[in-house]
This record gives sequence, C-alpha cells and structure tokens, in this order.
Amino acid sequence: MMLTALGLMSGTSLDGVDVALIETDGKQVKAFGPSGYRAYSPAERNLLRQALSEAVHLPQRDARPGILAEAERAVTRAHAEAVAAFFAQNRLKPEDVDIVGFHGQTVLHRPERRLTVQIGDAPALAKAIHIPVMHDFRAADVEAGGQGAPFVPVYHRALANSLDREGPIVVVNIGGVSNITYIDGNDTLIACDTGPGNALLDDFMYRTMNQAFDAEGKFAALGKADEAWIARALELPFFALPPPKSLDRNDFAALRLGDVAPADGAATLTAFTATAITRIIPLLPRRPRNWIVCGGGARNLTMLRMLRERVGSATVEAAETLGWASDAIEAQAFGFLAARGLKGLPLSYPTTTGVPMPMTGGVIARP
Ligand SMILES: Nc1ncnc2c1ncn2[C@@H]1O[C@H](COP(=O)(O)OP(=O)(O)OP(=O)(O)O)[C@@H](O)[C@H]1O
Ligand SMILES: CC(=O)N[C@H]1[C@@H]2OC[C@@H](O2)[C@@H](O)[C@@H]1O[C@H](C)C(=O)O
Repeated sequence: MMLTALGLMSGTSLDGVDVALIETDGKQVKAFGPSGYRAYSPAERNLLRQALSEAVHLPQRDARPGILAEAERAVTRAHAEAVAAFFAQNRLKPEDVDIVGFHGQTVLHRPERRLTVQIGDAPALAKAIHIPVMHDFRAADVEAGGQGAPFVPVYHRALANSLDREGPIVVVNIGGVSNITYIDGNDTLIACDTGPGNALLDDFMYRTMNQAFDAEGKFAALGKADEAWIARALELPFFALPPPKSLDRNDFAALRLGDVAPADGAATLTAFTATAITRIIPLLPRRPRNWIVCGGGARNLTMLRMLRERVGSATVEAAETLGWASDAIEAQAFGFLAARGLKGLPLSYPTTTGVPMPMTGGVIARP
C-alpha cells in the first residue's frame, strides 16, 4: 500500500527544520512531493546550542532538566510552524498525509552508553497538526546495542536503485557531521559516520567572521590548508575504526587550530572534512567508483573540489545534478522511514549501525 508520508528533519547543523513529502510503500519512492524549510531564529539557535552543552550530563533519554525542557518546546513549536507554513504554501490538509516522520533534534549521542537523545514532543506535535506522528527512530537500535546512526542508508539505497551507475556507489551526506552509504549491487549496504561535516567549519566561521557558514566555500578557497594539522587530527582512533560507527556533533569540538589566518583555518577545516570522508576508502570492501554528495556541504564548491582531488579516478557528483532534491533528502528519508516503521520493515541493519539483527523502530503518537 502506498502512503503519503511527510518527513521532518532538524539536523546537527542547527540551521532549521526541513520538510518533505513523498509517496512510498517503504521500499520504493513512487513520487516526490514538494519540500520546504523553516529556519531557526538566532534566539532558537542559541537555545539549541545551550541545550547541546547541557545535554552532555543527561542520565537517560527522556530526562529534560534545566534548559532542555524549554528547548524541547521550541523544537516542537518550530516543527508545528514548519508544517503549517508548508500546508498553506502547498494547499494541503491534514487528511492528505497518512503519516509524519519526526526526527526531532539530537542533543546527545552516546551509543556506547546505549543513549541517544532527540528532543521534540511528538504527542504535542500530533495534536497540533492533526496527523499521526512517528518518532524515536533511533531508540530501539541503540537499546539493542547498535550505533543508532546513520539511518538514511535505506533511503539512499532506494534512491540509488533508480540510477544507472556502475557500483560501488557511495552517497555522502555532508551535514553537521558527515556520513556515507556504500551500495554495491542489491546485497551490499554498508554505512557509517566518517567524521566532521560542516559543524567545525560553521563554528569557526561564526567565531572568526561572525558568519553562519562559508557560502559556496569561497572563503576557504582563499586559504591554504595545514596538511600537518589534518594528519595529526586523523590520528584520532575514530578514523581507523571500520564501519559501522557514529559520532556526536561535538565529538571533535575540542580540536583547536591555534593562531591561523581565518581563510587558512577555513581551508584546513574544509580539507579535514574531505580527507576524513575519503579516509573510509581503505575500510570498504572495494574502491567506490561513484561518489554522490548531498547535504548542505554539497553547495560548498571548495569541499567538492577537495573531495575530487582525493578520490583518484572515481567521479564526484552533487546529488542535485542527478535530479535529487539535495536539501530535502534527509526529510524525505524520515518520511520513508516512517512508512517502513508502520510496515514493520527494518530501519537499520548490522552493516549500517552494527545492530545485532535487522531492526525496525519508531513509536507512533496519535492526534
Ligand atoms: N550555499 C552554501 N554554501 C556552503 N555551505 C552551505 C551552503 N548552504 C548550506 N551549507 C552548509 O550546510 C549546512 C547545513 O547542512 P544540512 O542541512 O545538510 O545539515 P543538517 O541536516 O543540519 O546536518 P546532519 O546531516 O548532520 O543532521 C550549513 O550549516 C552550512 O555549513
Ligand atoms: C545521532 C544523530 O542525530 N546523528 C546524525 C548526525 O548528522 C549526520 C550524521 O550524524 C548521521 O549519523 C545522523 O543523521 C542522519 C540523518 C542519519 O541518521 O542518517
């Protein structure tokens, strides 16, 4: 049975809420609907940054001490507003949507403690938008001993199935953190986080230039990367681990560049992300032939150039050039995952999160 699923994603970049509609049976995508975006205000972004700092002390996934309760209300409100605006723009009614996939905002990810925390009040959202809301996608996986991330690989596989490309294909998502999905034929699906995405660069641009990000990578293009610094950073044990593996947004936040010219710092952090992504190549079964880049980092032309320089003869394409709605992919993925969850299909596998067996998940809140 085909479902109309609305996916809602608030990623680790803390930039805003992505909204996307798809028609799917949880295996294939029958049609892509419109997508939308509701940016967080500077005040909301600050609140989320504080929530992330306070969340490091959280003992369990449903605790909301201190500022976390306020941040959760803000996340829920922002999502309700995002849906209302999306419905108004696209002349949709609640009856047009069967299920909503609501990721929430990750504030802490510690799979080794069997803990991953996404804030956002699904029952309140379901009541506000009058549609059943699926949430808590990562919880069952982490409880069973999985990494709880990444979860987009099953959706990347569905997208890649309709591509005419020789494998192995790698889909790279460069968000706050970067993750890859390795697809080789019908049987091989391997995934993991690879290291930083844009978060370190965004934080650096904010501190040094008072800008939210390096638009199109123009600033990094003016600088020179410090390869010795990158080589040292890549000695951290995470990078030598084989997949599956996952990260918290702030796992590399303690890395400091020292006293550098801002453009050189931006170049170094951009090259760090690109090099960390390609550091996964020797840990994969075969060398990828096609790299497809999505997420906000695909708009960073310096990042794309640096990736191309590091993958040898393989191709590197921005997902947008294949007709994929790059910015909407994660939101679409959580709509797709909601449809899979409703049907009891696996959301994660031993090769994508390290969970002991293929695992379904998601919890439904009804209006
Ligand atoms: N025009 C642009 N030029 C360069 N970088 C951009 C541009 N637009 C967005 N970005 C980068 O992409 C980031 C947002 O990416 P995205 O929306 O994929 O992240 P996310 O979904 O929050 O993260 P995650 O996938 O880790 O959950 C921004 O913070 C910025 O660094
Ligand atoms: C715990 C968490 O929210 N992780 C995010 C984060 O952002 C990118 C990367 O780290 C990925 O593992 C994941 O998001 C995507 C949507 C995923 O689960 O596939």
